[in-house]
Amino acid sequence: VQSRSFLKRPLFGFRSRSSQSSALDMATATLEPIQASDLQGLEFPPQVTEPMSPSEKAELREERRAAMKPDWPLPKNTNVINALKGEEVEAVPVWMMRQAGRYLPEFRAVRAGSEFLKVCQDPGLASEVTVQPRRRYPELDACIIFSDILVVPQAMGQPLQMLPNRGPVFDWRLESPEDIKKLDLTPDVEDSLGYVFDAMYLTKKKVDNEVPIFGFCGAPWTILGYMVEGEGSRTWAETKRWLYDYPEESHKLLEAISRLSAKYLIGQWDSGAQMLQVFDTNAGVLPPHLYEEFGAKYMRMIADLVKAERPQALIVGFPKDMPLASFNDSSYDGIGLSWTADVQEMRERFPNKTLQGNMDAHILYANKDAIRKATHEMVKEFGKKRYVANLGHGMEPRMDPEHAKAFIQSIKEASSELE
Ligand SMILES: Cc1c2[nH]c(c1CCC(=O)O)Cc1[nH]c(c(CCC(=O)O)c1C)Cc1[nH]c(c(CCC(=O)O)c1C)Cc1[nH]c(c(C)c1CCC(=O)O)C2
Repeated sequence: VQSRSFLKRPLFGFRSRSSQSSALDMATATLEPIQASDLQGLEFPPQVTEPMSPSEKAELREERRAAMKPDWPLPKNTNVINALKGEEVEAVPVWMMRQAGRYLPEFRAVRAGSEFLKVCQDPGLASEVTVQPRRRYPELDACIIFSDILVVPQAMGQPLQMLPNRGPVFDWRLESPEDIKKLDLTPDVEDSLGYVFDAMYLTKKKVDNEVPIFGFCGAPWTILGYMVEGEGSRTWAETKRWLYDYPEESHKLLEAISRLSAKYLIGQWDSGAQMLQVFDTNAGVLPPHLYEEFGAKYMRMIADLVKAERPQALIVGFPKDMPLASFNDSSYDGIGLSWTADVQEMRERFPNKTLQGNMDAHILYANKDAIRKATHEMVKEFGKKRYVANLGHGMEPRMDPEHAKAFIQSIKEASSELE
């Protein structure tokens, strides 16, 4: 009942392709933007809605480049850091995948004035939406920098657009290995992705070192999928065909993406990130032996390359729905789990790793008592040691911020009931 009345609020006007909204619409449909005139009605109004000027951007860039360093002082809240190191935590740490997203009215207020990619490329706006979730939920133990995994192929020469009701679409796609020639496999990471480092650095200043900030990138297998399909896909059949038809060229590309991604993560680290996450959202679409060869191998390569240069870096790998045992011997500190994972089984499979996850995100559409009950059960099952609470999937536009609050607060309640 709660969530239905919530959906009727005009703030959450909902536009779908057909008059009957389907399950797909639920996850991806566009919500009406919030205009500047509505801002005063917001409970947590954005502090920044205007992009930075070119001179402000240039000044920030200069400052950030001079400030980059491999070691930043520990934040006040070290729960996630301690959990990833396998040390004692004060309370079970929690953050939510896609915590900065359209379910937040304050996020939509920023997005109303600026396209998605413009927000990513403007450090003032990107840092604003990165810190928004903590303004609303001070219990959150981390921020994750606002960007997207697809900025990496964009840096390699595939221009990206974020289309309403459709999601990410590239201007052109890799139809055959011939098309690899159109890419720059070794772009300069500072020139092509320095805007993310700027956003990280400015966010670092804004959070005043209260909590750590996650940097992230997509895993090569998931990135290759978007590069080949040109957009999202239900089956990723065309990308799977690539692996079978062009194994050598696929390996070449996956390795190039891995090397660039490692440099990109190191740049985020040096700009102030204190944890890094590699998202392999499409891991579960491959048979395990193929995922080992074309997916897990490159996930491990990224972590190895980062740790070779920044041994102190803390990294979480999220091989969604395909948590192969080989990850226990990888240099990842944490393994992300989706709701399809069995907790006991995963604890046995990954005795050396911190586990992160794995609430079924769709429980946030249900009532708060159901959310509280399931959250308590989850925390009890994972325990307080080597655990970072999260959803097994990202927040969706139509989820109720009050339900997210119930999830976060239940994590802390359940944690205080543990030894
Ligand atoms: C597969 C993937 C993508 N992006 C990402 C993944 C891996 C994790 C996952 O599986 O969710 C990762 C991502 N995307 C975004 C973040 C920001 C930080 C955060 O988690 O709060 C992160 C970590 C912002 C975003 N990335 C996107 C949005 C919505 C766009 C908007 O605001 O208009 C946000 C907030 C767009 C995006 N970007 C992508 C898709 C498929 C879509 C469309 C679906 C959708 O609209 O939600 C690619």
